[in-house]
Amino acid sequence: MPSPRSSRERRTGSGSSRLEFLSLVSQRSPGAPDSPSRRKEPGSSAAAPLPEEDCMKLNPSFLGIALSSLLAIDLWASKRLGVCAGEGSAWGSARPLMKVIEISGHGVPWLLGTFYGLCQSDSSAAREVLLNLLFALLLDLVLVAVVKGLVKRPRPTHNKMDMFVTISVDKYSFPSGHATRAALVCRFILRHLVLAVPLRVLVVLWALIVSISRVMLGRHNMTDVLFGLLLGYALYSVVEHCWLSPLSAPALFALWSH
Ligand SMILES: CC(C)=CCC/C(C)=C/COP(=O)(O)O
Repeated sequence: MPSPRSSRERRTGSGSSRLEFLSLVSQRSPGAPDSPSRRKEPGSSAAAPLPEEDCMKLNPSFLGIALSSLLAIDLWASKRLGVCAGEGSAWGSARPLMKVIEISGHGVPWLLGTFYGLCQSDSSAAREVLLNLLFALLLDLVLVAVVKGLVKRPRPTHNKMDMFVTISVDKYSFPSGHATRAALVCRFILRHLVLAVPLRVLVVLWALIVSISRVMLGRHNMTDVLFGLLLGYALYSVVEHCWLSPLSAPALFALWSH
């Protein structure tokens, strides 16, 4: 089975000008005599436990405090950085440009573009790379939808929900789907497309700008974007591990051979 690395090594030598493809407690204070959960009802002899929501956490753990502080800083900083969240925001005039950047990292153009490229490809190397990119983009969509559905973190309150084509879980913000895709696609392109250094730098800049724009547009908190970048980065390793080749998935490749 040809590994992505060996495909790369085989193809870097050709000097053609065409694009070359290189084939993730409640802790109650014990013994506190006046603890609310131990207070007796008047006229009753037994202590009646209060409902959970009425119990104050008197002894939260260090980790709990650290996490709550991190989340509070995250919410505060993300709100301050949401300078393009509305037309009336500090950088409201840059909002249309931010929305163009948003579309550049959206799933629909990436899926359609990859599918189109796959249909047009005339070399087996290009087909192999594009088929794996399509697989990576679909895996990313599914993974982000599952995590968003499990975590259910609402989008920041200052976000205007005016995004181009969303699915139901996109009302949630953790993790940022644009950030996962930007990190995934960035790693994928750097690994499988032969590009001059300035273009490689542009690809990395694009991924960073897409990610930062999520906070500036008010779509996400910073932790959504940071986690998204990590997830996309790790997901690329999964894609490379499960790399589809004419040997591992002959039926799939037979579909696309002309
Ligand atoms: C409908 C399709 C194919 C993709 C949805 C793409 C999308 C809207 C992702 C949400 O991104 P953020 O989580 O960064 O806001």
